[in-house]
Amino acid sequence: MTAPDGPEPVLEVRGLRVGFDVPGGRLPAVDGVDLTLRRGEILALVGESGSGKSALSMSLVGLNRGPRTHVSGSVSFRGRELVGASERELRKVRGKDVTVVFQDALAALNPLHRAGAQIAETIRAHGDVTRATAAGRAVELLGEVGIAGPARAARAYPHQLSGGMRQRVMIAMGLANDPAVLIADEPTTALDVTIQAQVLALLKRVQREHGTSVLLITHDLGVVAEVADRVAVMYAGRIVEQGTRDEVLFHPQHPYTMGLLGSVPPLDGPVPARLPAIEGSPPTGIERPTGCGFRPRCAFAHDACGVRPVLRRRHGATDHLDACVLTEKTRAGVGG
Ligand SMILES: Nc1ncnc2c1ncn2[C@@H]1O[C@H](COP(=O)(O)OP(=O)(O)OP(=O)(O)O)[C@@H](O)[C@H]1O
Repeated sequence: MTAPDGPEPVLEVRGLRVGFDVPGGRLPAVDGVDLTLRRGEILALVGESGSGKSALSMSLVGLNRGPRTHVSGSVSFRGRELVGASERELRKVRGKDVTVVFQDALAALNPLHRAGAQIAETIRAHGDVTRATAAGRAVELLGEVGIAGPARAARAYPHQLSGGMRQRVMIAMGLANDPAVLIADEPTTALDVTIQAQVLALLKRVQREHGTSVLLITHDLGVVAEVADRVAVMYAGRIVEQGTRDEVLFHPQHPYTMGLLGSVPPLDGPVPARLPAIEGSPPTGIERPTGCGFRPRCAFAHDACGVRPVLRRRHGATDHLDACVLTEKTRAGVGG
């Protein structure tokens, strides 16, 4: 468990906003996010599709820059500001200190280069090593991420590898320079259940053995339950709840988190034909509700929800924050 005064922060996000220019205005994909990733923890960022998880994670290392993308606020990696940093500075950080593993390994890997060569290139881009040393290290890394026959996998082209193998190649590449932070964006979504479990176990081992901090982006609460130390729940561009895995999963405070948990298939027993879903859908356009973004879908909506809520600590909880203006007592009165 991680207390607020636990391991030091490696990545501190403050007031982060990401807006995309779209026909008719600016879409607030990330709308003022504060988030702290501490050394050696796995922090899961969860939320429905479109809640802004990818926009947030990409903007951490300047991967979504462009004339129609507006990023403001602060992202500090061990005291170094990354928002507004030059492309040259960011390149030094990416692939070395803060690396990103994407969901779609096939799209992220270069189809024309062998897997081992791609890993070796990442090593050589950030360190003064010979080609032969980098190639040898690439094979070692493939072995470390659990590929049997790593030398053969190193010689393969991405399309010759299975989905699970490609995802491991991506993770090996992400680990090549022993990063402080690994950002994994839905790393197991495309994989079948057995391979998914193996990749999650791998992330856990990396965290334990290398002290790597992992920001794990997922919409899958089963994945969260499996590996996360802490959880941040995102809705319509904002963090609505954050805390240790057990606090968030077993004592959710925000009605959105409660709804998400209600939508999860039971761990034992038959899965119902239709899972209960949260009524309605998240806002996707440029217009956002005033005050709490979840208000239009919330069973407890109240006049008080018209003001923008801030994340605050629950009474008595050390590391559990939520952005619902209502207390448990009020909610019991309104919707209960
Ligand atoms: N380049 C872009 N231009 C315009 N709008 C975008 C762009 N990228 C993302 N968006 C919009 O920003 C919002 C947040 O998208 P984002 O991909 O970050 O959500 P997500 O939570 O990662 O969803 P998913 O789980 O489906 O990947 C969405 O409404 C999306 O349509």
